[in-house]
Order: sequence, then C-alpha cells, then structure tokens
Amino acid sequence: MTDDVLLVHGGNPLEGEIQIRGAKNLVPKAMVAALLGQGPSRLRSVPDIRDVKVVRGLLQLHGVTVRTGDEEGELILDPSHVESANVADIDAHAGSSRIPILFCGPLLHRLGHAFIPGLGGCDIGGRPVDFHFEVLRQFGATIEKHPQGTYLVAAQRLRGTKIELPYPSVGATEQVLLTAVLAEGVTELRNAAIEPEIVDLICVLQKMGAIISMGTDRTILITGVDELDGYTHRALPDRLEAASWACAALATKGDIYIRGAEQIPMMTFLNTFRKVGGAYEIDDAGIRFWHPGGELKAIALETDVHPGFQTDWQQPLVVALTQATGLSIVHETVYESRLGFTGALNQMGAHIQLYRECLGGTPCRFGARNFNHSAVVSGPSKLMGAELVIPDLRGGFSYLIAALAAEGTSTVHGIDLINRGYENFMDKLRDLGAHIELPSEAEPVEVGLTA
Ligand SMILES: CC(=O)N[C@H]1[C@@H](OP(=O)(O)OP(=O)(O)OC[C@H]2O[C@@H](n3ccc(=O)[nH]c3=O)[C@H](O)[C@@H]2O)O[C@H](CO)[C@@H](O)[C@@H]1O
Ligand SMILES: C=C(OP(=O)(O)O)C(=O)O
Repeated sequence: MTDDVLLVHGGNPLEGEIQIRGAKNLVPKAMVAALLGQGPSRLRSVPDIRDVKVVRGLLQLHGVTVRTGDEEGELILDPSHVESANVADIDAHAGSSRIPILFCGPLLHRLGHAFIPGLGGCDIGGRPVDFHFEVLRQFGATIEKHPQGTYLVAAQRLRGTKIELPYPSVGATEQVLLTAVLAEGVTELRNAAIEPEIVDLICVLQKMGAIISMGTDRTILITGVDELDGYTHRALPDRLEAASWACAALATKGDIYIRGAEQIPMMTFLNTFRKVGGAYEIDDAGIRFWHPGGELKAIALETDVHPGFQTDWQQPLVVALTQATGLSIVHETVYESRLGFTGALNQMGAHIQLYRECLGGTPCRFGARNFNHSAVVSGPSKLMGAELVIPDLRGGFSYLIAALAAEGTSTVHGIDLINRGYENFMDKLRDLGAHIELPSEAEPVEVGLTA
C-alpha cells in the first residue's frame, strides 16, 4: 500500500503554470456517444485519468476499437464491430465508475439488450439511479435487476416520450439525451440539468446528426433520427479541476496560471472566488488565480445545479474558507453526505461545525431528513500536518490542499483515488513547487497530529 501514500510537506505557496484538458464529466460520456454512430468518432483533449481508462475498457469489451490519434490526447473510437462483441467479462467492471449506466440507451438501440454492472463513483450520498430506470421504462425498455447488475431489453425500437425529472439530475439528463436521439419520434424533457458538460454532450450529438433544441426553462426537445454518424470534437476543459487548483492557490497564498481554463463555464465560481477575496485575471489562453494578500473574507454559500455553485467545487473551497476571517456558511443541496470530509480538516486545526438544518436560507431536499449537510466554518485557522485518509475524489484533492497549506508534514493515504479525475496531479504539484514525496523517496520524517 505504500505506493498509495504521499508525504506532503506544507507551508509553501503553490506558484507557476499548469495545463488542464478535457472535462472528466464530459469525456467519458462523449466516448459512450461514439457507440451511437455508424462510423468512427474522434475525441480530442482527452485527459489521462482513470475514469477514461475504465470507459475505454468497457467500450473495447463491447467491440469498440479505441486507438490514439496523431494529436496528444486524441482518441479514435470505431463502433463497427459492436454487434459481434463478447461481453462475458463485464463483471470485472463492477464498481468502477458512474458511466456504465449511460451505456443503456446506446446498447438498447444497437443490440436490443444491455447488461449494466454495479456502479461506482464517489461515496457522497446514496446516489440512486431510479430516475434513469424510470425514463428508460418510459422509452419502452424492460428492466430486470440482478445481484450482479441490471439487465435491460428493448423488444422494439424505443419511442420518444414526455419526461419530467423530479430533480435536474446530470446523469438522468444524459441518459435521456443518449437514448432519445435514436428513438422514434419526439422526446420532451422537462426539468433537465443544463451543466456545461451537458451542453457539450449535446454539441457532440448534434455533430453526429441529432436534432436537439434547448429551451430557456430547463426543457430539452429531441427529435429522434434513424441513424447517426461519428463525430470530431474537442472536449470542453475541466472547470472542476480548474477550480480545485484555484482553491489551492488561495489556500496556500499562491499564484497559479491555469492554461485551458475558460470563463463562461466558471462564471459562478469566479464570482465566489472574488467574494472570498481571491484575485483572478482572464486571457485568451487561460485564467490566473492568486491570493492578493490581506485577509480572506467569510461568505455564505449554497451549492446547486447549474448555473448555481457546482457541488464539486464545494470541497476544495471549504479548505480555502478555513483561512477566511469570520464565519462562513456552506449549505450543500446536491448531495446529502458531502461534508464528512471536514472531520479530518478539524483534526488539522480547522473549526468546522456540521448541522442537519438547511443553513443559509433556501430549504432543500435534505432539510427534514437528518443529514449533516450544512457547515459553519470559523476562521482563520492555523492548519497542522496530519495523517489523512482520502474519502472521495474532491475530498482527496481538498486534503492535498489542506496539507499544502498546513505547517509540517502530512501523510496522505489513498492518493490513487485522485487519479480518477485529476490528470498527472503529482507532476503538476511538483511543477508548482509543492514539497511532496512518495514514502520510498523520503528521509524519515516527523509526522504531525494523527487522525
Ligand atoms: C460523472 C459525473 O458527471 N458526475 C457528476 C454528476 O453526477 P451524477 O450524474 O451522478 O449526479 P446527479 O446530477 O444525477 O445527482 C444529483 C442528485 O440527484 C439525485 N438522483 C440522481 C439520479 C437518480 O436517478 N436519482 C436521484 O435521486 C442524486 O442522489 C443527487 O442527490 O453530476 C453531479 C452534480 O453536478 C456531479 O457532482 C458529479 O461530478
Ligand atoms: C462526484 C464526482 O464524480 P462521480 O460522479 O464520478 O463520482 C466528482 O467528480 O466530484
């Protein structure tokens, strides 16, 4: 297990430049969309992260040929042989990521049946997939649950339908898009999620020949077509990774230029970053984020679906808020259990109190349900190195930020989880001047507070 441990010697500002590539929350889905095409697709700016490897493996198992193109980060996906694939080994992919659920529509269209292994993804709430199965039933699929996964059948071509999601779920919206594009007739989706990654997936599907229009009121209309072709597409940059590095700059009093970061998908984050007292500068190629000196300011923050403050930004920002003066309030309204990571920050010296109530104004789905989903962060706190065990992807990156901002050395266990969504994060940390070591490289060190 020592390979999965990182020693972080904190106390130095992160400074320099890093490059981000395609979004973790778009790229695997665009790869799945390639299954819908008659011909090969070409996806550019694909990051080297584990979720991409998982989907690549699953596509290959389903007969899709996946090879790298001439450009760095380019994948060519050819679905010509899907019909003759042997998926006997699919169980090996159980628990690997959330993406297998999105294979349903494309496989039902191509083969008339699909087997979906158990899902993985971050442990930040119950993460049910009831909306997915309900919409697939509405399209005409039948669904059987088995201990190893879910088996779906479409006895005939799936039919367009009218759907209203109970909540604007990102995954369920993508499920509808990937299914409706080849269904017979028109699908009207109400209360859809409209995250930038979804809009980019719509762009991919439109390039393939789909007819999709977005209304102003979370309504999406999809007119099914008989056939789709391959696409050529450059994935939108990872705004979640960009925000994570921006929070690292703020918490460590650093200065990071993020090449590839874009303003429009980050507008809400940029406003919050400025309210906290962070500085940024946008140019054609990226965004520079830095701590301008002086005190950071406490804020009230509520996570929400787009265009609200994205939940995946919450954990890294909370680390920066431990350095702000006063009481910050954070109300997590997207996942019921996304604040558990704060316990370890308290062991490092932070003062974060969790509440079951909806603090900050708007009542949410979790208010009356006994979940610790609001936090009061009291700062500024001096953080000390600690022994940390990574709980989930963003929580893991947040622990790295905290360890880098802390005095002394932290031992961070479970760092491999970060590879799921952050490309080459250790190289990037080193490029930014972080003092990190794998235990095999380290002199014996004195570890700070223990967890
Ligand atoms: C791979 C990927 O893109 N992951 C992102 C995606 O996750 P994911 O697509 O899984 O998230 P959803 O938007 O579906 O989930 C939002 C909320 O809806 C609930 N829900 C969802 C589906 C369902 O069938 N039933 C149900 O109750 C969830 O429990 C959660 O409370 O969007 C989230 C919200 O922006 C992000 O945090 C994740 O990074
Ligand atoms: C929650 C996340 O991802 P996933 O849905 O893949 O678990 C995330 O990216 O922070």
